[in-house]
Order: sequence, then C-alpha cells, then structure tokens
Amino acid sequence: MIDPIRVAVFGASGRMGAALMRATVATPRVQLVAALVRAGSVQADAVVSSLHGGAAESMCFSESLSAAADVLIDFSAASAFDQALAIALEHKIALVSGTTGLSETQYQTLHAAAREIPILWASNFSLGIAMLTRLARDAAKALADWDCEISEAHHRHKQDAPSGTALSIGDAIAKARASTLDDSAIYARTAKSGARKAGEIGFSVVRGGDIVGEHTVFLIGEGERIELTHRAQSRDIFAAGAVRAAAWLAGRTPGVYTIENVLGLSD
Ligand SMILES: NC(=O)C1=CN([C@@H]2O[C@H](COP(=O)(O)OP(=O)(O)OC[C@H]3O[C@@H](n4cnc5c(N)ncnc54)[C@H](OP(=O)(O)O)[C@@H]3O)[C@@H](O)[C@H]2O)C=CC1
Ligand SMILES: O=C(O)C1=N[C@H](C(=O)O)C[C@H](O)C1
Repeated sequence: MIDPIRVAVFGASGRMGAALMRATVATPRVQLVAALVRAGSVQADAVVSSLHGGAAESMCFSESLSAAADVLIDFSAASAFDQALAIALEHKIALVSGTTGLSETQYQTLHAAAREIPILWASNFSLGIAMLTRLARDAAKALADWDCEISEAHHRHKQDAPSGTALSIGDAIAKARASTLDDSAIYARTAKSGARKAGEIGFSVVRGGDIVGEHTVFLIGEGERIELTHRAQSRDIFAAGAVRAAAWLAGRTPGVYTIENVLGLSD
C-alpha cells in the first residue's frame, strides 16, 4: 500500500482555496490534511462547514501546522505569500504556489528558500495556457517583425493587473525575441504615447463580472493577423493542475521547479 501525499491548503477561504479542497479530496492518492485561513477570516466558518465529515483540520495561519503534511498549496494574495513560504520552510515541506502579483523581492526570497525545500510557482496551472505560451513563443520568434500584444480578462475581484499569466506569456515572447519584458512591455497607452515602437509588447486588461480567466496573444502583420486565445471556464482546471503538481513535487530535492517540468514540456 503506497502512502498518500498529504496536502495542506493555504488560503482555504478563497475562491481557489475552495476549488483546491474539492480537487484534493477528489484526487486518488492525495489526502487533504489541513485547511489554513487567516485569523478572523470572515469565511472561516464556511471553510469549516465544507470540511464537515472531518476530511481535514482547519486552522489559522498563525498556529503551527500540527497535521503532518508533505506539500503546502498556496493560492492566496501577494500580501500573504511570505507567510505561506515561512510555513513551508518551518516544516521543511514542499510548496506549490499560484499566487500572482509577487514583487521582485518575493521572487528572490522564493529562490533563496528553494535551497532548503522544493518549490514550484506558476502563474497558471492549466494545460491549455502551457500550450498557448509555447505556441505564442514559437510564433513570435518565427514572425519576428510582427507586432505582439497581449490582452486578458478576469472577474471584478482580481487584485493584480496585468494577470500573472499575461506577464509570463509576455516574458516568454520577449525572451524568444532576445529581449526582456523590462525593455519591451507597455502597460498603458495615453494621448501622449505616440506611435507604436518596434518590439513593444502591449498589455491590455478587462475586469468584470465572474470571468474566470481569458488570455489572447495577438501577432499582427501587414494585412493579416493571428489571435491565440485561451478561455478558462472553471477554476477546477487550475486546482486540478496544482494538485497534480503537488503530487509530483512531494519528496523531491530542494530547488525551483516549473509547471513545464510537471507536464513534461521542458525544452
Ligand atoms: N496560478 C494559477 O493558476 C491561478 C492563480 N490564481 C491566483 O491565486 C490567488 C488567489 O485567487 P482567488 O482565490 O481568486 O482570491 P480570493 O480573494 O478568493 O482568496 C484569497 C485568499 O487569500 C487570503 N488572503 C488575502 N489577503 C490576505 C492577507 N493579507 N493575509 C492573509 N490572507 C490573505 C484570503 O483570506 P480571507 O478569506 O481571510 O480574506 C483568501 O483565503 C490570486 O493571486 C490569483 O491571481 C488564481 C487562479 C489560478
Ligand atoms: O486571479 C485569477 O482569477 C487568476 N489569476 C491568474 C493570473 O493572474 O494569471 C491565473 C488565472 O488567469 C486566474
């Protein structure tokens, strides 16, 4: 009998937290052992009732993780990420994080922590976005003088913009064109922007209603254009991808891993 992978969910009271708990419980050989919420979370009661039947224990971030876990899965907020990382480090367990809007300092801290524990952060855990990123990267490289723009649409509650996914796709395209996002990204155009410069990657953002997540990469030439679009119809795809990543990451040696490693898509 093989032992199950024991998962703790950080940010359990959120939209993704709920999807992650459903996905963990539904995945064979994976066991939900803890659902972590912050002290005073207005959703704490809902988390506890969703665990009715004792699937896992619910606790505050500030309490020590008493249930033995192999992986912590964090989909919370940039302002909560440091705490998730600290918990994973304290317990020397793997960390899967999909939290977006992280600062440069937080990415550096993540890389430093990966000397002690295995960490996998991804801006998007869907298979479709992994494929879209590769298609966009390859097309942008082949059509080097076509203009590239990225647009994304999300629900009205989203805190960060552009989305982490849009930034990751932009980063892949910039690298494929021997550039960087710092050198090519345009996040806003105004009356004073002037004409588009060669090599720019423009980002545009829509926020509204309950849109789960949509991303389009435009490659625009003279007289023709390509649009590559991905539409997520449910958060369950992100949650299933994160749980798959958690099962893959548990027990690995310390280091930084990617969703492409999990999907076997690394070059
Ligand atoms: N990589 C991917 O595939 C995906 C990534 N995401 C990302 O996941 C994250 C969560 O998204 P979503 O579930 O929609 O967000 P929600 O707002 O629904 O949930 C956020 C969670 O984080 C907690 N939280 C927020 N701020 C703090 C804080 N300052 N300290 C402690 N806890 C905090 C909330 O607790 P409380 O209930 O107490 O407020 C809640 O549990 C976002 O960064 C989003 O971009 C989302 C989908 C897919
Ligand atoms: O906040 C969300 O909802 C999502 N965030 C991620 C991002 O910022 O890219 C992924 C997904 O699009 C949903």
